Amino acid sequence: MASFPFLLQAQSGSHQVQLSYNGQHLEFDQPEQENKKQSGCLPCGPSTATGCSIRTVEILNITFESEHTLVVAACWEKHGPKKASELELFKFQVKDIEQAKQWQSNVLGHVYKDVKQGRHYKILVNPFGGQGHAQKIWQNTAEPLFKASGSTYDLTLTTHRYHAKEIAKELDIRKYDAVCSISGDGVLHEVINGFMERPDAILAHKLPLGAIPGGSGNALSFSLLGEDHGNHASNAVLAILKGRAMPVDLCSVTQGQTRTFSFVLQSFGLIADVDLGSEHLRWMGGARFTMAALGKVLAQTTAGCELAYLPVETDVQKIHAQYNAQRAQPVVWADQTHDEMDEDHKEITDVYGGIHASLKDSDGWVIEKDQYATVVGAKLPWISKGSVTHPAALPNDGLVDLLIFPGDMGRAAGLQALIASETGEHIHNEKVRYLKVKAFRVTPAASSGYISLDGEHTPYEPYQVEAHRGLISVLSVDGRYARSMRE
Ligand SMILES: Nc1ncnc2c1ncn2[C@@H]1O[C@H](COP(=O)(O)OP(=O)(O)OP(=O)(O)O)[C@@H](O)[C@H]1O
Repeated sequence: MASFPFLLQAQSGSHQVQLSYNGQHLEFDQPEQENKKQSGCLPCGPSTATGCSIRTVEILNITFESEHTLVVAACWEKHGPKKASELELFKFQVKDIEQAKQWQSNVLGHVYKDVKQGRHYKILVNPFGGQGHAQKIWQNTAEPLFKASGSTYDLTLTTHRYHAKEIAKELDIRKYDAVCSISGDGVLHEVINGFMERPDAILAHKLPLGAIPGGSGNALSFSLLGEDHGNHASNAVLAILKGRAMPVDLCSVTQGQTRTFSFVLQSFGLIADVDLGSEHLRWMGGARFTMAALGKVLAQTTAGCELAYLPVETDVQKIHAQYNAQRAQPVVWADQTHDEMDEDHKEITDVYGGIHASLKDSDGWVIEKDQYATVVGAKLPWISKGSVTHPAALPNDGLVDLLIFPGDMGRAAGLQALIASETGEHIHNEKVRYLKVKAFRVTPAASSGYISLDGEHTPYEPYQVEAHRGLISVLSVDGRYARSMRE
């Protein structure tokens, strides 16, 4: 077994270079001339060369273009850590082919030690998501990365509402390693609910999901990649190509005679109005949510309901401390949890019985009736760019984060909270309530208004939400959501 660093002597143009892989980075000098074309490397010498340092996670593939031409494909932070990563193909001439092949095998063996190389993906592109750029994102950014990594895929452009759900219901799950969407969260919501309608639902949910931002909100993508990268398709594709399956909770939502599964949010009041009542502002992209929310806060819109919840923690300081403690724990991957889970989950049963069950005192329900600006349960910290509404949300704590803005909040506190939600600090506003709950139920007082499940319209009728631990998985490099609360 070779030991680090793995070294290879090669030529780049007319210059002799050394490729050195130390287990964390691949480092090499780029001659000045090459640099003019490939401008991301950092100067390391007085005049002739600059040093490139590519992280392991950024290395997609190493191939031979011809017998003596080695190509390193990387999706890397060429323009700095806050900018979108970019695909680059570094080409080198090698003399000793056997040595180069050995080096290639050593490096790729390490780069892909935890992740299968050359996965096969089902990809769903919603041409009408967000501002309608999904197809361009596929052609210009995503497809070249999938190809460069040696992955294969089946692509479907969704042609109508529920198309993704129909596909998920019929998908030959054994053929694929993951299902990915270029869209907003609506397409993945459909995939999840399509899987749920299969007789082999538990098995289908073992297929990890991947999110490439192409919608308006892109909550999952922001939650995985954070504020700086949530809109960067290349970073999202990198997480799909190099990520592992992270277990993620799913909420069962019962309403009337239906049961729907939600992975983003369940909103009532202001946030539902903003989500569903701002379609006419779609041309604004993600800014449509901010504009609509501002209008609602200034108008002091409220909605009445009976709210019942099963509290686990109601003290924001403790929630904050638990968030930090959880982040200090080692990451757990789905291949470690899904088998355990199978024992408990032959069927997905709602422990608290759903919307038609009586609220048992012995379960510890807290019940209140009031006017609220908004009541929003969520499993993701971000709902869109600049909206970290549920900053303490964790992928697999088995709990729903419940955000409550009271009806008598007032314009000033409402505006403060809205501004602070850009960074998640609103939960420390004294008028805002933020709870960790096992389940909650909303019974609207009025007969009409908006309720949104993962951004999808749902009837204005009572609904109950309950979290199910680690039922699905999402491809992630870090195994956690981006940091959404300060340390
Ligand atoms: N070809 C299509 N024509 C019309 N609707 C479609 C089509 N393909 C998908 N849809 C529907 O579009 C809805 C919204 O999709 P998606 O979530 O991708 O975008 P978005 O709403 O802009 O983004 P976000 O959910 O992030 O706000 C989904 O409910 C989906 O069923």
